[in-house]
Amino acid sequence: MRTPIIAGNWKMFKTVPEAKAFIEEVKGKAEVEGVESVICAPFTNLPALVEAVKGTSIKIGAQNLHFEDNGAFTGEISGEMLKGLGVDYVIIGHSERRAYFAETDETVNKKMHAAFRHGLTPIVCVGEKLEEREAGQTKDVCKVQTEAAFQGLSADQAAEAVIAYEPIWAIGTGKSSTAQDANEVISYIRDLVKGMYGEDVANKVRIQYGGSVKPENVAEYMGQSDIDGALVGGASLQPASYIQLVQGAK
Ligand SMILES: O=C[C@H](O)COP(=O)(O)O
Repeated sequence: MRTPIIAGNWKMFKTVPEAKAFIEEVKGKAEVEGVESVICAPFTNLPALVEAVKGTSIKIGAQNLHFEDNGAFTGEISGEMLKGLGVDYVIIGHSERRAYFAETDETVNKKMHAAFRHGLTPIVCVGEKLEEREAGQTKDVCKVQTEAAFQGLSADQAAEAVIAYEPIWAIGTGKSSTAQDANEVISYIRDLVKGMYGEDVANKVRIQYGGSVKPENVAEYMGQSDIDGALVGGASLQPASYIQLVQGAK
């Protein structure tokens, strides 16, 4: 039985006071037994958030990490630093990082290894562009990205990872993939994991859908056989909406 996971990806939004106020509002409400609730915030918010969620079941994640543990990499943050803060999750390979910050399948894989080296759970993002979908390449793109991301990871690590299937054309556009379409791709991704690690790992790995998920449609996604949660951008920014997402995931 996989525990559903709702992760809010705040992207480049919220100052420290705003982040603290958010947690005050969602405490006790965005906490539902049997659902994991994670906030992935900008680096600057992480120490305050780790402190603010103490005594709650809400977990904190970062949105990126460097694949080295330390060194002359101006402006970068390592897994060791994140773990030292008390962060539990880290998003890796989000399509915005692939598109704007030269993230590649190779760096995604190195970051997966770095996350596990430091006891962080990766939420690794895969998904196709609109033109790839229209050319019938959705599954091919997901196969290349998924297999590259997991290269060299052990079965135990793979079972622990979270995958977020995010069709790029559905991110922040209001155009979500239908729940059935998303489930079809996600069950294909689960089959890929089965091909790499066998059935036991495939049954354990959690796979989220991401792309214009809102309180109004979260239950539909969660009702699908292979969808284990959602990675949510815009709708995770308002406390009321985030609470409804977590409560709707049950
Ligand atoms: O990481 C989250 C995704 O990019 C989805 O963003 P969105 O919910 O605003 O479409």
